Amino acid sequence: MKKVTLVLSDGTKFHGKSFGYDAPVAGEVVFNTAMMGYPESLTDPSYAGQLMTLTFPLVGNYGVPPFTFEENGLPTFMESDKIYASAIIVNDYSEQYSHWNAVESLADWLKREKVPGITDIDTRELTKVLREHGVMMGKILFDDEPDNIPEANYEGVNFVDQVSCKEIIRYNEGAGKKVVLVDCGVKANIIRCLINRGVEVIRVPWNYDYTDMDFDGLFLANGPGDPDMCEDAVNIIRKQISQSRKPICGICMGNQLLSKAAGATIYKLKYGHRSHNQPVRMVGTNNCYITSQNHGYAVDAKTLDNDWEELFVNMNDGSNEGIRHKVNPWFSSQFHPEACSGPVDTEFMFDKFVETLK
Ligand SMILES: NC(=O)CC[C@H](N)C(=O)O
Repeated sequence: MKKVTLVLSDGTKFHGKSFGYDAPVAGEVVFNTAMMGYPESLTDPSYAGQLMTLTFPLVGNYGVPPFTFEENGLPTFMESDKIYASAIIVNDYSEQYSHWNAVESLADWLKREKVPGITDIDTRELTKVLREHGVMMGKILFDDEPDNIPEANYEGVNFVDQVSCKEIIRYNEGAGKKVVLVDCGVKANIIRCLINRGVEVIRVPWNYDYTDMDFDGLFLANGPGDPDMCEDAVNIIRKQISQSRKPICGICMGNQLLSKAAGATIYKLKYGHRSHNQPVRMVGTNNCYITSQNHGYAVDAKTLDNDWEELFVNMNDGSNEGIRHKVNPWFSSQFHPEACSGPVDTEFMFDKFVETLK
């Protein structure tokens, strides 16, 4: 294992070893406090451009599931067709793995997909640094090579355009109600959750104008990077809500884009929410849900237009976790009701959306 150094933009250094693909890389360093789920997180397109730090110390001990695909083209066990995170940073990589569904080690997968992975990093200390300072850009450098990789940008990059599908893809054709799914970097389990509820899904590129298409409801998916880069998508949502009352539901980036269309502004959280145990309260009730999350930006709910209101709020920091329109069937969550990985307590969001289609 080659020796590496993780250098943060404030100069802080962490020394470790490479266990994935041996190449230097730069990106935004974020932390995820979930205890498992690295195959799903690595293939979540919302991690594009980021070096994903895991606080749970032992990583790799259950290996990696096979990259098989269902008849409808969706991956059976992963959230997309490849690794989207720029790198993974762990404390104690387990070289031995054991699981009924594992076909290879995490190291072999990373090498095959040319994604760096580093171990022997004190990821809890690294997380404390990020919590104090806020997320930072960083580089993984090889100790025996000069630093000759360019600085990376995160804010100001349209990652959604890089990861969205380029043409329309249909699932469950002829099933009944038709849902247009705006693909900002959609996780496969959002599509599974929709087709399992018997609807047809028409997946369109993030900036596709669907407003004149024949459909029954609109679903706005998750996606990487700064929502302020997606003005085109916001303008199309504005056009849609000005001409029709058809149901709309959004998740994560979808919550942010719907909120922007509803007049709200977005800000960057100090260190984001990335875990399986984010407590979220439904506004106006005492119902609290434990949710799966992966986001770095948040909606400033105070800036929503008057005909919209907050639907969920985060119990840790009070930030917005979802919105709804006061009259029309338009609502969204900042958390991930499709989980994958994480708790499935909020899958009712899909039930609610499909009910409103009928
Ligand atoms: N998972 C997502 O959709 C994330 C949305 C957005 N990229 C953020 O970080 O806030």
